[in-house]
Amino acid sequence: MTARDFTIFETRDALVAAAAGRIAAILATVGPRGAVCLTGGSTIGPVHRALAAPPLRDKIPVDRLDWFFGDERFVPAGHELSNAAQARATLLEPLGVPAERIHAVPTAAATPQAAADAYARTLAAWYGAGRLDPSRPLFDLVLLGMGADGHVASLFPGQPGVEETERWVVGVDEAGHPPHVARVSLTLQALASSRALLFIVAGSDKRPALSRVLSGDDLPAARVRSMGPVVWLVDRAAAPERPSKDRS
Ligand SMILES: O=C(O)[C@H](O)[C@@H](O)[C@H](O)[C@H](O)COP(=O)(O)O
Repeated sequence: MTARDFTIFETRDALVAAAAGRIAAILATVGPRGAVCLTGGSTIGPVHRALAAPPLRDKIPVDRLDWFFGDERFVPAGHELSNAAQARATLLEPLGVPAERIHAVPTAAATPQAAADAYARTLAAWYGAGRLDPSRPLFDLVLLGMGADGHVASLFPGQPGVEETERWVVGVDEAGHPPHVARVSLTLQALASSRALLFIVAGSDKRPALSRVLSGDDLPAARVRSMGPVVWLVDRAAAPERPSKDRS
């Protein structure tokens, strides 16, 4: 099983600073053609802003990175709920990322599954193959949050997307967690095709799910794998009172 690396920060601000520093350090090591998989949600916004500001912005090799999304709300581009709109505003535009290096989920498609199929084609075209090679990760870095129900990306407990083993991207007609809009989500196998993977989790509402993950309960967040360690960066509010023995 993928090793788990778990660090608790006393405050959310400390978590944000540490996460941004860790991300910049990982991205500074990418080769000539790197790929980042961004997350949505509210926790990541301050991390984006820290990355887009000095001194970290200068460590990010904008000319060697393409940017993708682990999931997206099925809303028009630019919509206030759009993960891509958030990332453009808080990170990608301030960094000066060229438009052609930003690969947003095509939510203008007729259905979430049509958007998912198109996005899978985008990923495969960038990767240069339609099957993931365990020795060659799709992403240099995957960033994930975790919902209070233990979901990751838009893979919600009990929904078929969690069990998907063939597709790289799935449409999600009913989000199992607010905002209750349809979604498009990468699957666990696509997220696992990563050289590095960071969870960034903050807030007391996440403590029950995080306790369950660490106790071995089968939540989507517990199924996340990577070719490197699965790194959890959490604040004290989200951390279990006495972290259960990590069964990694
Ligand atoms: O589209 C989304 O909402 C995210 O990708 C989702 O997986 C998010 O990371 C978690 O729900 C945590 O969200 P918060 O950071 O807002 O708690």
